[in-house]
Amino acid sequence: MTLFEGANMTLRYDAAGAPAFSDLSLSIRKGDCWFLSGPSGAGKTSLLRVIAGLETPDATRLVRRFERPGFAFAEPRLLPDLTVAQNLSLVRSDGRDMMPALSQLGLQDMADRPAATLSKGQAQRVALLRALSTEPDILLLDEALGGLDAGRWEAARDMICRERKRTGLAIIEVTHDPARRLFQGQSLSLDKARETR
Ligand SMILES: Nc1ncnc2c1ncn2[C@@H]1O[C@H](COP(=O)(O)OP(=O)(O)OP(=O)(O)O)[C@@H](O)[C@H]1O
Repeated sequence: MTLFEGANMTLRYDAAGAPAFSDLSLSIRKGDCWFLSGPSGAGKTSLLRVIAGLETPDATRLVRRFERPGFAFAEPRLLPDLTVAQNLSLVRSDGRDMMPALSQLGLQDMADRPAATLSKGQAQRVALLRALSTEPDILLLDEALGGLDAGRWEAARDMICRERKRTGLAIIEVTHDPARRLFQGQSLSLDKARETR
């Protein structure tokens, strides 16, 4: 099942300026794992924003067939005055106990802490839980796990793997460290806009 299809996409933030990216084509199916690479400024974040529906490019074809994108960024963007539990409650609609998931990511003692008091790596783990809490069809990770040490990164990867097996969500990942790719899936290089498997 195709979740997203964009053909010959070109995105301009400013009609007179250079495009953020041009003539890109990408098709994302349920369960896919895509790795987006390219130098700084090549348009990786912009492409994630297009996939999520936050930007609209010029394109010969543009189809989105999903309901819930989950987005996590390098900058966790939690609500600083709310506790970890409150940040998660804002997006969780199922009422499930959040402690098992917090424990899996080593956050069992953080539930009542204001988000402003967390380290970057702790906040990134909470932001990942928040993104997964919406039961997304597509998970968009923009340098989202860069602050984690090896053990925490593996725990985060295991959780994402389990969710993918459970729900079939597609994962689109941007990271500057190819050694920390979550999955060996498809890749799209934005400097040459070359698709490889
Ligand atoms: N909101 C915006 N308004 C105008 N130009 C923008 C905006 N966001 C990004 N750009 C421009 O679009 C181009 C692509 O930016 P983008 O952030 O998508 O690149 P990136 O590959 O994710 O970079 P990095 O690896 O440094 O995060 C850049 O030239 C950037 O300056």
